[in-house]
Amino acid sequence: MSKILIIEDEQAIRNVLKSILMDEDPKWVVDEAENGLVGIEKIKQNEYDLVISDIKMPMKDGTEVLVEAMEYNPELQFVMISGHGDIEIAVDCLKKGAFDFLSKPPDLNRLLNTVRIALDHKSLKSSNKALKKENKELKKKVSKKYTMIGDSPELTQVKTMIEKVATTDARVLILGPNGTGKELVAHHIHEQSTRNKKPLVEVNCAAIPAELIESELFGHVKGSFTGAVKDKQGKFELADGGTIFLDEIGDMSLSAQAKVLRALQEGKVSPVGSEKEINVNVRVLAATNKDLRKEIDEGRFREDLYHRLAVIIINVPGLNDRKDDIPALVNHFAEDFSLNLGLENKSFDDKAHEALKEIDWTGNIRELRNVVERLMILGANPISEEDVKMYVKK
Ligand SMILES: Nc1ncnc2c1ncn2[C@@H]1O[C@H](COP(=O)(O)OP(=O)(O)OP(=O)(O)O)[C@@H](O)[C@H]1O
Repeated sequence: MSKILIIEDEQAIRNVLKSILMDEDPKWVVDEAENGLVGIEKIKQNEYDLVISDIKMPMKDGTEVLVEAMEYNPELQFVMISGHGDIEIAVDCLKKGAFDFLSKPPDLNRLLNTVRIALDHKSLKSSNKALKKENKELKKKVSKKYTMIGDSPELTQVKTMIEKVATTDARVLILGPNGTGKELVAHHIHEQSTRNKKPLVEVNCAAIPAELIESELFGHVKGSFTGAVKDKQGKFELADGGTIFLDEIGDMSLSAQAKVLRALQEGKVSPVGSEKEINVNVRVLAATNKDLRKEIDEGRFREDLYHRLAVIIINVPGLNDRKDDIPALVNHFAEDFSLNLGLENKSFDDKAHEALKEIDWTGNIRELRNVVERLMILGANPISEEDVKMYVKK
């Protein structure tokens, strides 16, 4: 349904316009106002999509109505009706935000065409606004997902390192056991860097089969191997201007390591099956839970690649080494679960927090997050020491 308001001081013209519009589309609701003052009142009280307004009217002319209404509702579409001699004013109205103007007496086809296009324009504008709002909310959600909780000296040191390295282009190797927040650290470095308007492209090196990793990182040309049915851009190219995050780098095959080394040395990549070299401007972050020194000693990791990657090393401590962060982490996850997963909002009493501090967190923050979810589902409100004892078995 579209709502249209006609503002026109001549009743005969109002009647004609109204009946033309109502005959044309039963989904159009057409309202009328006999002058600019009444028009503005109606605009304030109703959600119109389109206003068709005469220019010359006593009390408040069409230009004034347009300016006032646009301040009130910038999405409202205006079509002005200009009499003989006020074309210049009509053109001025376009500059002030009117969608179009029609000359008096309006030609039937032109009137209907203009009304349809103006209404389409309005619905595009509205959906664009709705999308922008949705996008903003999603961004808020994503940034909440990446909030780094904790002010223990161990985590504070990690945060300080992030701040120091983020603004540089230095390669960073992020080390630490599973589930300690290495991916989170990579996100923070990218978000605090000048590359943050460009993508952060993540590659989980452990999840990609050895024979596909090269094509995943550098792309391929059609026909270069069975299954390469069309050209494909690699992650390095996709990250151009931004950051690539090579997660689980310790699991990368030696042949892929050689290719990555070349890309880092020369700043160029070659898609699989192609002679051409593509220049890329990419900052590289890498992470692993493996002891790369041991991997080097045992011949599974290239020492030259290690030195290229490890310009800066950030060690993310295990949760057992920063147990003071547990209460804040628990409250953060509990709030997240009740807001985003619709779980009943439950609090944790002090003894429950203490009991959680006693646990050996081999799975680190990921494990703590799962435990909080379990307690939110199964525990009483507030969640007590007994709940922790009953539902967290080690
Ligand atoms: N300081 C923190 N504050 C809030 N949430 C955190 C924190 N650190 C980690 N997390 C959360 O814990 C989970 C595991 O973190 P993340 O995936 O970054 O760990 P990881 O070290 O990269 O793990 P893996 O080695 O298994 O890849 C994620 O849900 C992450 O959002």
